[in-house]
Amino acid sequence: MGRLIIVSNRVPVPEKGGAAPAGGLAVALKIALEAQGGVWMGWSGNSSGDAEPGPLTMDEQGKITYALTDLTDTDVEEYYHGFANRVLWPICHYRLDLAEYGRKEMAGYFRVNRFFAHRLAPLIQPDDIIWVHDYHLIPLAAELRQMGFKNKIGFFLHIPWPPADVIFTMPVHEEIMRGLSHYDLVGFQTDHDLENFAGCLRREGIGDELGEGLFSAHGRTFKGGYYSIGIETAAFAEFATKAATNVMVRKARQSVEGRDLIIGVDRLDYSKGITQRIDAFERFITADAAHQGKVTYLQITPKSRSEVPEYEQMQRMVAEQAGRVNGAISTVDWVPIRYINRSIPRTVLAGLYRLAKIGLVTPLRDGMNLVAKEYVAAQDPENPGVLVLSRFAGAARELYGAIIVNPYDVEATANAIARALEMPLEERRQRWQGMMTHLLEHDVVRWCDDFLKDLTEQDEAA
Ligand SMILES: O=P(O)(O)OC[C@H]1O[C@H](O[C@H]2O[C@H](CO)[C@@H](O)[C@H](O)[C@H]2O)[C@H](O)[C@@H](O)[C@@H]1O
Ligand SMILES: O=c1ccn([C@@H]2O[C@H](COP(=O)(O)OP(=O)(O)O)[C@@H](O)[C@H]2O)c(=O)[nH]1
Repeated sequence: MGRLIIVSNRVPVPEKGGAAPAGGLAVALKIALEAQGGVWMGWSGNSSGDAEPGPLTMDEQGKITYALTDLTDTDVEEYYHGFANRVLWPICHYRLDLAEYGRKEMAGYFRVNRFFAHRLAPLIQPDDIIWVHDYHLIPLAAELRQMGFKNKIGFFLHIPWPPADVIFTMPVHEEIMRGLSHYDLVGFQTDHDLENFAGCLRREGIGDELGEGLFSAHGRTFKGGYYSIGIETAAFAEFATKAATNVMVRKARQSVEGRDLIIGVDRLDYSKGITQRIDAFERFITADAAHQGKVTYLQITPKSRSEVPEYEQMQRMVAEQAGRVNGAISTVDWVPIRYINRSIPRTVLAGLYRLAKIGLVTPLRDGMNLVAKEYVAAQDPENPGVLVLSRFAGAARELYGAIIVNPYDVEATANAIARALEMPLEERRQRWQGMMTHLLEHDVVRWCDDFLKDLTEQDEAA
């Protein structure tokens, strides 16, 4: 097998000096790249202003070459903020009301994908395997095919794929569907996403499901499957044990002494259901005076995509809501909601998850939600906390030991919080054990191996 080439919008280049990479995905892909040797290409996160971006910045670390490109201001605006985050993201998260379709942004998205293909082309050798990640880069394979590349190219979508009635609201849905058919393997997070994709092919006669995971569309045969992304479970459990001595974790423990801690960790994104969750917490805390002064809810919410108006608005909404609830319920010695609006390192998060009796993960829609998996991995096996999980997170297709809730039903979520706090130790242990066994077996390395095995074994693709 040739080298592996990963392409993604963001590239977690490890810091020089061997610091741990940012997350499970980076860990797994780094392992795969090191095994085969390879390249990880993507956007540097920087803009070249109005000027044409300079050549790729190459950073060789052992057997891996990180290849980064800048984008112009216009590219960032149209491709990333515009089409990726104001059309594809809301539509794939079922928020048709938030989709802002514009021809300029759509053209920018396809232009930047062509630009990525041209930048990548000189790095590709004939037997390299190419693995493209996420909604930013759907048209990349079509561009590479047009340039004559015959390499195996796989695609993994990290976010949900909704049903035809939702996808077809996007004016360029045909181009997007056509783009996907140029891959040899298209991977989704869950069986539901895959079913929805098959439904989209059938609906307008775009393509057919041939059986055994094969699809045909636009004159090509390709494979489709679901590969639920995992975390580096064993390592994460160890971070959580070690984090007990971390200063931030120690301070948190001391400050919640005698109270139950509930934790929520999400990028500031409308898909994460943060305002509904605060409503549910408020309902829970005001429903029974006995809980007041006894429970602390820690919500960690780093800013995300702040240049996009919907995110900027969300930022104000959440801050105001947390402030209103605290203003109404706090006492001189108790603040119910602690709202942190910046990022906390994962190794510290691991320790905070372990302190919390409840992990509250209630997105309105989420491709997977790694926080849910991290919360479980971080628990003390002797005294594990309870995961309250939205049925609309991909993780709910695997984590059956969670209390599953409908995040739109504020009262039901409030009741689930109460139930979780009262859950007997034996039931908590039983639920946790089932989930932990699953997560150890289905970790991120297995996810990566499963996808690459299906991509490289696939001989039927045309
Ligand atoms: O790169 P950003 O625009 O700052 O956004 C961060 C990432 O968000 C999305 O994450 C998704 O992937 C996770 C791992 O598979 C999954 O658990 C989660 O449900 C998804 O929302 C996005 O898909 C990434 O491309 C972004 O980098
Ligand atoms: O302050 C924070 C908040 C989140 N995360 C990490 O960001 C990832 C979030 O992934 P998830 O799949 O839950 O959602 P996404 O943000 O990718 O939609 C998880 O690994 C978190 O541990 C982090 O490192 N620091």
